[in-house]
Amino acid sequence: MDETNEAVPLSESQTEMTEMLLPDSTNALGRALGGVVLHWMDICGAISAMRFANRQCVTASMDHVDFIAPIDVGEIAVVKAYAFNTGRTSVDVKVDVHSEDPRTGEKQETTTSFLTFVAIDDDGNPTTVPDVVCETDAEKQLRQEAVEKRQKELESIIERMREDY
Ligand SMILES: CC(=O)SCCNC(=O)CCNC(=O)[C@H](O)C(C)(C)COP(=O)(O)OP(=O)(O)OC[C@H]1O[C@@H](n2cnc3c(N)ncnc32)[C@H](O)[C@@H]1OP(=O)(O)O
Repeated sequence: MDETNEAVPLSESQTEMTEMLLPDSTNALGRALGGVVLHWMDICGAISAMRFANRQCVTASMDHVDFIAPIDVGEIAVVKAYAFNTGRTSVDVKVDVHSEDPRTGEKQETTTSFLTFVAIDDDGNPTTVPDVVCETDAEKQLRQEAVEKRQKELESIIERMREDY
């Protein structure tokens, strides 16, 4: 890819994965292991970044993660990701997870985080990525939501650290 960044719609990056929580992915309480949820988030985020950049992408970082509600064995986990911001070679992706009770259809937000992926060329070096363009009001809203939520979360971590130290 050359140095002139093209623009790719946010929608190109939108990715959804559906999983069933099975006993081998749970703790002694029959709830999803945190590491399993992080794995799903990493995979879904990476697919989103790669669809967006049309390149292999590697995970460079994951922001703070709060597990706000459990996922119980037998429940469905839905993982959704989209790219909302880019640097020269990096793509910021918002990843949300919610659980779904297959008997009632009831949904519960369980986890959100922000991951940064770096696009890699055929020689294994970071390579340029397109800019994100929002073509619809819905895409603009998704981008705005991600930027504001990430900022709020970072501020809340700083606040917690101030209280603790
Ligand atoms: C999908 C997977 O699970 S992949 C497996 C897990 N991930 C990995 O193995 C990745 C291991 N890490 C690496 O290979 C390297 O550290 C890389 C490719 C992420 C970065 O390599 P560097 O030599 O630091 O690259 P460089 O300094 O040129 O920076 C490239 C970009 O990475 C970004 N970057 C580097 N480190 C980080 C980090 N810790 N967090 C966020 N972004 C980062 C830089 O800001 C820069 O972004 P920009 O071009 O948009 O400004």
